[in-house]
Amino acid sequence: MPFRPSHSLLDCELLNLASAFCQLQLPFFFIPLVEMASTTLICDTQPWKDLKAHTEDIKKTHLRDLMNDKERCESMMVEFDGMFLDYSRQCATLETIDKLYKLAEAASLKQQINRMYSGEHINSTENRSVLHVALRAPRDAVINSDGKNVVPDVWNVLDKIKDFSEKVRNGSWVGATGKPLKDVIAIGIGGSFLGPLFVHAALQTDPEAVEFAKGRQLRFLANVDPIDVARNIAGLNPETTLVVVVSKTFTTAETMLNARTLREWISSALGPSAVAKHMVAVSTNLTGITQGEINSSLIITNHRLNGKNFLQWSQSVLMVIRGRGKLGYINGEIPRPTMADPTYATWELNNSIVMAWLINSMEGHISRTYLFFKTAKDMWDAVKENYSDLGNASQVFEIKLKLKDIRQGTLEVTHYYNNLKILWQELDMYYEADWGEGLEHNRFMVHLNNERLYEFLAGLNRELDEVRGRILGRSPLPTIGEAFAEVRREEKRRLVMMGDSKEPKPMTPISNRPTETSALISKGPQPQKQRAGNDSGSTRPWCSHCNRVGHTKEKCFKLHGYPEKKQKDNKTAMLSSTTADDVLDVRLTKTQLETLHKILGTPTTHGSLATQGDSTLFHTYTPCHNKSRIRIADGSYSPVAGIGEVQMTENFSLDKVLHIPNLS
Ligand SMILES: O=P(O)(O)OC[C@H]1O[C@H](O)[C@H](O)[C@@H](O)[C@@H]1O
Repeated sequence: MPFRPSHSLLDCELLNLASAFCQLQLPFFFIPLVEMASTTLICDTQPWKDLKAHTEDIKKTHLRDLMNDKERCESMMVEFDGMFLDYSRQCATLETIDKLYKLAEAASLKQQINRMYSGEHINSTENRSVLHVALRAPRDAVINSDGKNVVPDVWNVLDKIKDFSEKVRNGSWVGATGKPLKDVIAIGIGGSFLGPLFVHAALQTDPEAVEFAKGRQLRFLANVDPIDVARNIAGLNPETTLVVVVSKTFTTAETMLNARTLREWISSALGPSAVAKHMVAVSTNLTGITQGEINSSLIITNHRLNGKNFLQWSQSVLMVIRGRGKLGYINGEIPRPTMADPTYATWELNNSIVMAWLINSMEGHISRTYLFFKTAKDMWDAVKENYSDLGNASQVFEIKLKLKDIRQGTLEVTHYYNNLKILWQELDMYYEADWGEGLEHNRFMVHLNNERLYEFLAGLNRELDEVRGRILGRSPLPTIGEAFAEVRREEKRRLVMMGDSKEPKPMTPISNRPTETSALISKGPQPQKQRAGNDSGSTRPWCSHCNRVGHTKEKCFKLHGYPEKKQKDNKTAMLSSTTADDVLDVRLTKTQLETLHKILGTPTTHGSLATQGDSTLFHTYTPCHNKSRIRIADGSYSPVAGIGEVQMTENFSLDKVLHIPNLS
């Protein structure tokens, strides 16, 4: 049996090329393979031309006749290290082989192979060496790349792979629910698909491998085809499945997309944290893996479709899909080309990306139903049909409720207006009525503007009454934008003129707004505007003698003396904060007191304004000196232990609240 160790494998490679050359008529097959030292293309060399002419001759001889040539057949069989290779059943003669050698010489193939073995950077696109041989080298071999022996690194990774594989096989590596991983899906394309596939094919008849593989399935996912995905996961349980993503670069679009799709399959069934237990990556791009390339860009919205929020969801996903120039895949403007069409692959890829976007923006129980659609348009149409009319009324109702409650409160006008605008925009998504382009449409828009204008004006604070009146007095009413600008100007003017200041605070629903109650227990000189009764609608009396609110000059204790008599059964509780030189009278109705007690969470009997003996209720607290006391309804005095601020809710606090431990 002829044995040509130095050429045997080269023979096969060359023969494959020759075979393609003859049968498939690919005249330029060699061009990208070998670049000549000179600028001469391989197809311009004499050996190429000879080989090309020779292929015409070979075609005239039937393989049956070639097989009758004993010498030829024996020459085309080789054995090496237990492997037997018979390539005699190819459309080639010994002359073909000779011509192929000549071509190889012309292409400096041997030198190129030597360059590869010596670790030169023959991969010019990635500027790196190509050392697959190092993967098969024994532990003690030395193969240098850029002056470094790469064999120990290779074995380090091989050991890790072995260690992990054994853990999976012996069941010590379990899935998120504690079950051993039984089945494997390998994701990868090109070399990252064929490599594992060939190993799998080679081991399929190995008895030991067969034994280990019993009860397990290995599937390969390479294409970006939803049918392929469906076929891959059909019958597999995510709880017992391991997904291996194989990609040298970890950037290949098809692989990344398939990886994300299966990531979603796992996380929607078992939760996002399960991914770490059910997915592993084999790659040279450690950064790509650790930066979570799989996780990121397929999530396009935080508004996940939950079955009741179609309009919100559809607005947000459409916005992104439109922004990325892929709306045509949803509305059918970019239809599916035939498979023969050169644009088919691009269409297929984009269609799958859009489908993945949609799937990833749905809650798990919903996305599961749509996983097997073939086109993004079909998927979109089905979702729309199922969910577009569900839940709108309740969503609209919720927004209306919020609109009803919203007031300026402690907010600046701009902040308050923006809060309103967000709600209006949300509401707009639910207005599906088509008002056309003409008069009807204009009328509707004016009506809508006016409604919103009233809403805006109604929630403004009273200090903006004047500008509010001015705006309402106009006919026709201004647009909401104009009105906002005017109110904003007025607010600014007031800030400048009156030194008014406002800290921007979050939206204040009416239920959280400060009420009159807080004014009733505030202490200290009151601004003039309160006296005029035009702040917060206050109509409380004002004393021109002591310059305080809460009583008139006729009832001023400072002027007429303090009452001695106890009023045990008085329906109105009277609180007086008294210091040595200062008295403040504040009247509260019983209902107001009870309301305040409720807010403060303190006993409601005749009660203390603040807590009895518990100063921890206060957000800020200053102890009062001994002489501070208040006068209560029965005419007696109770000492004030302290004064401070009580935080009632997140948005509302009571300032200058008195702490009266012995008020009951
Ligand atoms: O392993 P990857 O970086 O994911 O690349 C996978 C494949 O991508 C493309 O299809 C290239 O043409 C192939 O040569 C490569 O094998």
